[in-house]
Amino acid sequence: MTKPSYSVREAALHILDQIDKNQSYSNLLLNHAIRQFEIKGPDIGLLTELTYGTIQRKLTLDFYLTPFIKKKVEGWVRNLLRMSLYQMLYLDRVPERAAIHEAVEIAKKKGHKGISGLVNGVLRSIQRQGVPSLDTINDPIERLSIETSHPLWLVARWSEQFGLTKTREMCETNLLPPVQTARVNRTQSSKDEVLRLLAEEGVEAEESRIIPEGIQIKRGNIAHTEAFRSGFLTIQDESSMLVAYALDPRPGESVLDMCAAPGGKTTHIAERMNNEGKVLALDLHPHKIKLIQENASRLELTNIEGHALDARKVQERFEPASFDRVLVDAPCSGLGVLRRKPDIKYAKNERDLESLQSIQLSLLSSAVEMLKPGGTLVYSTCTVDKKENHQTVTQFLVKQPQMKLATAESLPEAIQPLVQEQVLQVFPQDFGGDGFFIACFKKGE
Ligand SMILES: C[S@@+](CC[C@H](N)C(=O)[O-])C[C@H]1O[C@@H](n2cnc3c(N)ncnc32)[C@H](O)[C@@H]1O
Repeated sequence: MTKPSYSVREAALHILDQIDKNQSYSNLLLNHAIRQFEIKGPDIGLLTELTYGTIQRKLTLDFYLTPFIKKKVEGWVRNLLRMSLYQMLYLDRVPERAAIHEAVEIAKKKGHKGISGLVNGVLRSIQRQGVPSLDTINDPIERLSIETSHPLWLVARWSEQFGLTKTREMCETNLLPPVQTARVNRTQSSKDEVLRLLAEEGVEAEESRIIPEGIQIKRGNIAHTEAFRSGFLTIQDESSMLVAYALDPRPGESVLDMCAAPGGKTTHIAERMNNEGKVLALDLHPHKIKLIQENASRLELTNIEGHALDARKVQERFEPASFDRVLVDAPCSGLGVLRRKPDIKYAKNERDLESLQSIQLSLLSSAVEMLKPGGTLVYSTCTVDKKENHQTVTQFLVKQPQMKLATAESLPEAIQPLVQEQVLQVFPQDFGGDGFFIACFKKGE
């Protein structure tokens, strides 16, 4: 059977529809579509831009489309209009007439004549008349929501928690492409050596300004390099790298990582222990433990032991009070990673944020049981929300009087000014890393 041939725009439309129908993550769908439709070379960049750009700007695009759509338009036709308007407004390299022509061709292929006529009519009217002005929106929260395409409830919530200025900076930063960073495995190589090897393979990279073993990728894809295959590198965001610094594990210690898959932080911890001692890595499902094991094996780390287990029951399987350090990198709403996974902002609601806190608190309770007296506990999330972060910490301290907040003095110097009231809330606009939260505690002797 011959495969149906799909253009880049059709593939992008397919992904946008899948996100709407299945609530699947954009990054996973994108990788799958690249393989399924055999997208190659520069077309991968265009597919990524079309998909992420359209999702990132969905609310703004809908605002612009509204006056031009007379009847209800949903499903693939709306996605096609959004994607085409995105190209007309934000992609300089795509001429407007090309974007409109492609849209009409797709509409003809997928629908009937009426639909292609509607798509043609809407896009040509916008080309003639221009989009409506955002100045007609008087309320500042609503304006920010439409202008930066973040749901109204989220902009209102962030403004209440952090103020309108910080919220605006965060929303604007969320529209930028993510910074690509990686971590050098210092048990196998050095930063200079890795930078040299990457340059030989045509990847432009430079030292991180924040993390001693971090590098920033300026051009190229490290996932296909020999340096990556040889286990000298792990792709990881700089904010996420801060967690192993806060935990500060030492060679020979016993460390528990309760929510470990796919193992970005587990392997960082193991590397910082110089592959000596033990890191017990837990996660819910066996297939996720396999990911940790694959990463450990690529990095040649032998001090990691993975188990599929609900970490809230860890004390039933492993010896309580036996770990020097415990990490709870908790399941969270993920609102700090909207540059990488823009679909999250539309998929979450306020109720989700409330229910996450109870899981986070249960995980923290088990963590305390597993910690030796005098041991260190780190709680981290990749979200920006006071309920899941600051308030979880406050509630935890009330329930666990033997735990005391500690200032993570082991955090890199450049980060210290961001620590406030002994916790670290990183905003995406701070230094280009993901939004992240880190709190460090000591258990009483
Ligand atoms: C934020 S992710 C962890 C990312 C990981 N620490 C890393 O750096 O690669 C949270 C993880 O918690 C896991 N998880 C959720 N509930 C859990 C539970 N009750 N016990 C163990 N793991 C859990 C999820 O499967 C998910 O992999």
